[in-house]
Amino acid sequence: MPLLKPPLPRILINNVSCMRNAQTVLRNINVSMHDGSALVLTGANGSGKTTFLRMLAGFSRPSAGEILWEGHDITSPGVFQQYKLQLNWLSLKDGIVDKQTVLDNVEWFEVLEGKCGKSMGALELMGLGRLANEKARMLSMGQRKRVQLARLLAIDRQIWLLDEPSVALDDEGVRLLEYIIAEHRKKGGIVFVATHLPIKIEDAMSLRLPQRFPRRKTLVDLVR
Ligand SMILES: Nc1ncnc2c1ncn2[C@@H]1O[C@H](COP(=O)(O)OP(=O)(O)OP(=O)(O)O)[C@@H](O)[C@H]1O
Repeated sequence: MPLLKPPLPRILINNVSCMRNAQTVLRNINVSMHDGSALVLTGANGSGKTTFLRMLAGFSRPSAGEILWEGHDITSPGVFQQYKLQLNWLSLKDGIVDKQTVLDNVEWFEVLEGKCGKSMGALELMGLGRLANEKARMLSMGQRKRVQLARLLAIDRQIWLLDEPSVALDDEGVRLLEYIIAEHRKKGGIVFVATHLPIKIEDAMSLRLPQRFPRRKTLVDLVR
C-alpha cells in the first residue's frame, strides 16, 4: 500500500533567526502551522514577540533560516505579493482615525479589499453597533480594541497576527476575542498571538521566548 505523504504545513518557520539593531533577537525558531492551528507567543518584555510577528508580516527579514508559505519563501517578491493578501495584523498601534466614524474605521478596510457589507455586523458582534456613527475619538481604550477586532472579522484573511489583542479588553471582550479566534480556526484560519495575558485557545501550540536582558539587580538592591 503506498504511504500517504503528510500534508505540507501552510506555514513553515524553518530554523529562523532575526536581528534588530545589530543584535540577534530570535534564534533558531522552528514552527509548523497547519490550517486551523494557533501559536501563542509569550516571553519577557523585549524577548522578541513583536519581532516574531513583524517577521511573519514581512516587515523584518530573517537573518538566517526561512519562512515558507505553501512551500515558498515569503521573502521572494512574487510570493510575498500573494502571501501578504492572506494576512490580517492587529498591532498595538490601532491605526484608528479619530475624526472618522467608528463604522468608517472598519469599512475602510473592506473597501481596500474591494468588498462591503460585513463591517456593521462585525461592530455589532463586538458590542459597538450603537456607536457606529459616532466619531472614533469618543471611544475608550477597550472600545478601540474592539474596533480592531471588528476589522479582523470584516475582512476575510486566513492568517491572523495578533499582538497583545486582549490589552484593555474587559472580561466580556476577552471572551469575544477567544470566540472569534475559535471560529476563525474552525474555518481553517491560522492564528499567531503574542500576549502577556492569559487567553484561552484550545489546543494552541506555545512558544516561550527566552529573556534577553536578565535583571542584574533585585528590588532589594534598589532600596538599599
Ligand atoms: N524599532 C526598533 N529598532 C531596533 N530595535 C528594536 C526596535 N523595536 C524593538 N527593538 C528591539 O528588539 C527587541 C525585541 O523587541 P520586541 O518588541 O520584539 O519584544 P517583545 O517581546 O514584543 O516585548 P514586549 O513584551 O515589551 O512587547 C528588544 O530588545 C527591542 O529593544
